[in-house]
Amino acid sequence: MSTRIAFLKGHGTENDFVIVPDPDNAIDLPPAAVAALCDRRAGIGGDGLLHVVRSAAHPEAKDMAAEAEWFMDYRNGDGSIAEMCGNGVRVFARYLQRAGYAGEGDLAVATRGGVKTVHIAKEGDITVGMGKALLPEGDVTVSVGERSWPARNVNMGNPHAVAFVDDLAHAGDLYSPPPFSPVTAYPDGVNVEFVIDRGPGHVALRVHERGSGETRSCGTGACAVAVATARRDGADPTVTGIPATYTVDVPGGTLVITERPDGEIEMTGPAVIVAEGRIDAEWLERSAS
Ligand SMILES: N[C@@H](CCC[C@H](N)C(=O)O)C(=O)O
Repeated sequence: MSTRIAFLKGHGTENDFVIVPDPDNAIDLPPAAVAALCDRRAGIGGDGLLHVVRSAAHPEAKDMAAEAEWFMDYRNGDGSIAEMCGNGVRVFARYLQRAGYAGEGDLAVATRGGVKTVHIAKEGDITVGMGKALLPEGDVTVSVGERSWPARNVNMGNPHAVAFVDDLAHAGDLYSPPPFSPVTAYPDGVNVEFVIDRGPGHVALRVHERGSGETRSCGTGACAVAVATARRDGADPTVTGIPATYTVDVPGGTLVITERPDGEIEMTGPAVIVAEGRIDAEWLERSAS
């Protein structure tokens, strides 16, 4: 009988994750193992993987251990590392709640993008404080086929290029990353959001995620879109003192984003655990070699 590794599967607005609880950071998860687990045909399947580790046990998080007991070691579906995942951190919190590691109320979670505060309700949606957006200056252009659009550069811990389009279908099949220029704009790659208006304070997006391809939702992307839309609409809560709230429809559901006068961005949306099981450790080792 080979060794088994526990996993769960969860999603937030259909941005789905393999969850690997590993409090002591004892499981080796090289990029090839993560990609094998996230493979939708030969593995479990997911846009990304949430490695659940105690901050004190992870070299990238031990400095945050005094503030946050748990570290979200997030990986993209291709095995690459990203700084932050907005849907992931809600699902991460839902797992901690289910496992009895967290109760209702506020929970600090360490991420590569810093410590985030997640508010866990008994059931229903979860709200997370995503921190402040950075809006680096500089013109960026995103293209798909013959069409191109100016894009707003928004950093939510991870990089985003937000393009307002007339029709979400203009984003095409999104099988490959949309080219951007200048090519030096995003040395580490970028998540690209295509956005249309649906009404006052209401937009819809499609997204191509760095390291995952087109996904049904991106939480950091929805926050980037809310901020880019606010600035396009002439709203800046940090100047006016008036909070700006946007409803952001994604292919997998709806997220509600508020930018507050202090620049803090709050995101509210669902977080669901759908399954749990065991991974064959020998298969995983073979997949990674
Ligand atoms: N789906 C995530 C974002 C995950 C990271 C992203 N692909 C990147 O490489 O920056 C979200 O919900 O924010």
